[in-house]
Amino acid sequence: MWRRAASLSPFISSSGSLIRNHQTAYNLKIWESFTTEIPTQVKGGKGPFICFVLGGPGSGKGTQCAKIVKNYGLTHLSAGELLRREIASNSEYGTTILNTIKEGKIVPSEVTVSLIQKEMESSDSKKFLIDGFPRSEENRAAFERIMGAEPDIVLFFDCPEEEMVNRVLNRNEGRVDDNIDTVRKRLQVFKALNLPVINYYARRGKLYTINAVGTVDEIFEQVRAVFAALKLVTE
Ligand SMILES: Nc1ncnc2c1ncn2[C@@H]1O[C@H](COP(=O)(O)OP(=O)(O)OP(=O)(O)O)[C@@H](O)[C@H]1O
Ligand SMILES: Nc1ccn([C@H]2C[C@H](O)[C@@H](COP(=O)(O)O)O2)c(=O)n1
Ligand SMILES: [Mg+2]
Repeated sequence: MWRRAASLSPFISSSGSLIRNHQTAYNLKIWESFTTEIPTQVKGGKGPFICFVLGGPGSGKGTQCAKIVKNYGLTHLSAGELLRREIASNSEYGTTILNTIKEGKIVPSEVTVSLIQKEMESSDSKKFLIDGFPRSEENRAAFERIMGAEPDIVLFFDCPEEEMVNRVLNRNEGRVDDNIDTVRKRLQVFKALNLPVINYYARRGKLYTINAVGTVDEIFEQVRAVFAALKLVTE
């Protein structure tokens, strides 16, 4: 069973210094509210530890999640990956999902949450890293309603748009949405629908903003600081 042994300050900034608020790449004030409490879990603290991983397209969520898994053993669930798997399996929703992804839009929340739910419920893991979710307020509300749970913490990979576009266009993984037209649409959707969710978690004192510019290892050092402060330990 997993427990958190120490409280975590949400004041870890992109530079590693302790600050109360700062300017992000989006010229958006992200307020990191003060708390000395460990974020509490719903269901009387009996549910799994949940970390949501947010950031624009190409900000490095998947890359950093792989390192978190390696170092801290969380179970990685990528919402985008689950949706791509659904397309590949020719499920009843496959065509709708494919068209939505090509348009850079967001798949209906019930579909995405049910895929996440299936993975979580069939896993023995007690600590999940949910990557690319929630992408909208609708996603967030659906997760809370269907799963009856909230994240313990939320990581936000804060990256300038130009850098995100360069990374996506150089990704070379054959994704249908890795082209300039779709990336532009995804960025618009990110700003309109995902930034409000990020700010919501900032107001709740759950957000940890990571400066996503730098080498993969430099960025991971900031992530490490968050997990080190959490001191997740196995009983
Ligand atoms: N710090 C970095 N510097 C340069 N390139 C990087 C860095 N981190 C990741 N990349 C590369 O950028 C591309 C996008 O990274 P990644 O797939 O992790 O982003 P993502 O946030 O998961 O994107 P998406 O939301 O589109 O799935 C990949 O090709 C990855 O290898
Ligand atoms: N919560 C989500 C997550 C992803 N999608 C769709 C739309 C995204 O552009 C695409 C790829 O996701 P990524 O791999 O970049 O995380 O999948 C969604 O609709 N809802
Ligand atoms: Mg990804």
